[in-house]
Amino acid sequence: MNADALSPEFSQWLVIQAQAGARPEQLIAPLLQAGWDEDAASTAVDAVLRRFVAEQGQRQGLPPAVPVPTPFQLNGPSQIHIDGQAIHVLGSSLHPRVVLLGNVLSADECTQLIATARGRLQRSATFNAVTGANEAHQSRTSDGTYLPTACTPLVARIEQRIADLVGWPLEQAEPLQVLHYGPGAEYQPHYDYFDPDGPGAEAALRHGGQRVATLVTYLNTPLSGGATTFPDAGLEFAAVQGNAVFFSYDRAHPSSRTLHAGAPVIAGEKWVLTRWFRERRFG
Ligand SMILES: O=C(O)CCC(=O)C(=O)O
Ligand SMILES: [Fe+2]
Repeated sequence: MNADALSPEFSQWLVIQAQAGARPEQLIAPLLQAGWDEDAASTAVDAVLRRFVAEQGQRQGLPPAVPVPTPFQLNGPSQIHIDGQAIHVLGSSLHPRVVLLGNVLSADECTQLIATARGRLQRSATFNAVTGANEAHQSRTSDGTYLPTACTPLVARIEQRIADLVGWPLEQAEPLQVLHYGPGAEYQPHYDYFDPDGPGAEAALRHGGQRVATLVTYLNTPLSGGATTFPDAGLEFAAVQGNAVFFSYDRAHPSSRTLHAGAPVIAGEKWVLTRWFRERRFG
């Protein structure tokens, strides 16, 4: 069913009603009265509203929306069993799309990952959208390292667990990255997608296309500070060992509201494991 199944006048009525807050059953009621069955009516209304959203986006000069992982339904199960691990769905927000998870990794797995990463740490770099280079910058004062794909049996197992959890193919992700923040270290507000207008974007996008989602898993619990914040949404998530924050962004644009930061560590240290998901196979 495409959006042209309904007359332009009725389509316009639908958009106005939806903007005024009408409920789905109110939108399909006229079609049911005209003899449509419920599935066909819902599909037709959905197509009209989606087309409207896409056209609005184009008018505002937004980049096109792309498919993203959509792993967790609203008011769905609060526990997901994957790889022998009972993972908790603790909370979520729709816009930005953020899901807080618990028990993604066991304490023992966190400790092992820190041990694997510890000897390989280097000062973290940020992607310079002007030059396309990866450079150290005061906005990101952590140390970090990429863990090569399947470099240990535990890394391979966690890669697969994350793919199953998020419902996104294993190959459509960058290698896992471990970050270490000492006292005072932070990652100032940024987007994880590559700025499509930056001259350096082309090189970054060549390998797997745009980033579409992120999973940040906390490998320890800092004594104080080190939360992950979403300043545009006024959200803050405490860094708690084994918990993870998932967020997705279907447009490489601030309208995703996925501006986020690793707030300064106030006391102690902070370790995280980051997985960035791509549109296509990475590499
Ligand atoms: O450390 C955090 O809380 C956030 C990390 C982050 O934003 C990233 O790795 O892209
Ligand atoms: Fe980030």
